[in-house]
Amino acid sequence: MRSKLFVPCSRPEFFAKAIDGAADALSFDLEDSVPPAEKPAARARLAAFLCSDQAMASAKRLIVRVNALDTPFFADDLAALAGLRVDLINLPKADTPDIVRAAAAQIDALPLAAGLLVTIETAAALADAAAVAAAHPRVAGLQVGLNDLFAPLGIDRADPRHVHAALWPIRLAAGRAGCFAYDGAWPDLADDTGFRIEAELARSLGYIGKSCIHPRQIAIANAVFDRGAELDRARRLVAAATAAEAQGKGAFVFDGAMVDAPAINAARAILRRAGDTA
Ligand SMILES: CC(C)(COP(=O)(O)OP(=O)(O)OC[C@H]1O[C@@H](n2cnc3c(N)ncnc32)[C@H](O)[C@@H]1OP(=O)(O)O)[C@@H](O)C(=O)NCCC(=O)NCCSC(=O)C[C@H](O)C(=O)O
Ligand SMILES: [Mg+2]
Repeated sequence: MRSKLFVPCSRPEFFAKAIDGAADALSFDLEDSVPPAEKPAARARLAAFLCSDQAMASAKRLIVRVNALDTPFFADDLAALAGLRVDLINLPKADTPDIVRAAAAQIDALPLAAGLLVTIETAAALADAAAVAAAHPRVAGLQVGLNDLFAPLGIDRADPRHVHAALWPIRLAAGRAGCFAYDGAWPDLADDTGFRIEAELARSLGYIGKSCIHPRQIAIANAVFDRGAELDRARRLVAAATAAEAQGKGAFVFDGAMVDAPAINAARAILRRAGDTA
């Protein structure tokens, strides 16, 4: 899931283009990009699209961002998804573990196999990110939401130190809970360089992909989060570790650097995540 394109459900003309495009995942949005009066029609359009042959046959991960639990829209959003193919439900404004558990309980009551992608986008959620990540087995990932997080606090997103300060605890919280961390959206459509800088920072922290709000951002995310070289290195390292072990060595030199158990375990974890048993 190197890239994930947000698709407002009030813009049905985007749907076909999005499903035919290059994003690894689509995040159909019922939240902030859909005005309140449009929500019922947006839900109905989304439900119809998710039943279509195009959506059912798609190899993309299909995600739906619902409205927050404390809004009058949440229950209707979930009800519209019952029985449909949804891989992840993106839960915004999930400030506490109790909110995650309450949302998960409502999903449990429906025929809906989706996991939860929880957006950390308030000071409260950031402060409690580890507990939020561990709140329920449905939580598959944490996503950062820097627009909502920074705006009310007057934090300048142009300063990468501030972005790093937010991404770091979310990555640790996700890692501790055994789920993935996912980067948020970059709003300046004309600034590909800004998008890339944030994506590279997230990648270097172990995030698995970045949210896109426009098709032009997808190729950058796919390139930054491409795992080809990392997988290749992990395969070579595990093979070298097996050979070293046969010689009774736990530490050895690989590509000019000493490696031992932590690096070998990390390489094995990369292969496991990729479904690679080599
Ligand atoms: C940002 C947009 C409103 C721009 O829309 P528009 O001006 O209509 O785009 P273009 O004319 O440049 O479109 C060019 C072609 O690309 C297609 N297109 C554009 N956007 C999308 C899309 N999102 N999905 C699929 N296809 C798209 C157009 O149809 C054109 O195609 P063609 O005619 O064939 O050339 C718009 O891009 C948009 O609405 N983006 C998503 C907005 C959104 O979902 N926002 C919510 C997520 S942001 C977030 O989550 C922040 C977070 O919560 C936080 O707190 O940080
Ligand atoms: Mg937000």
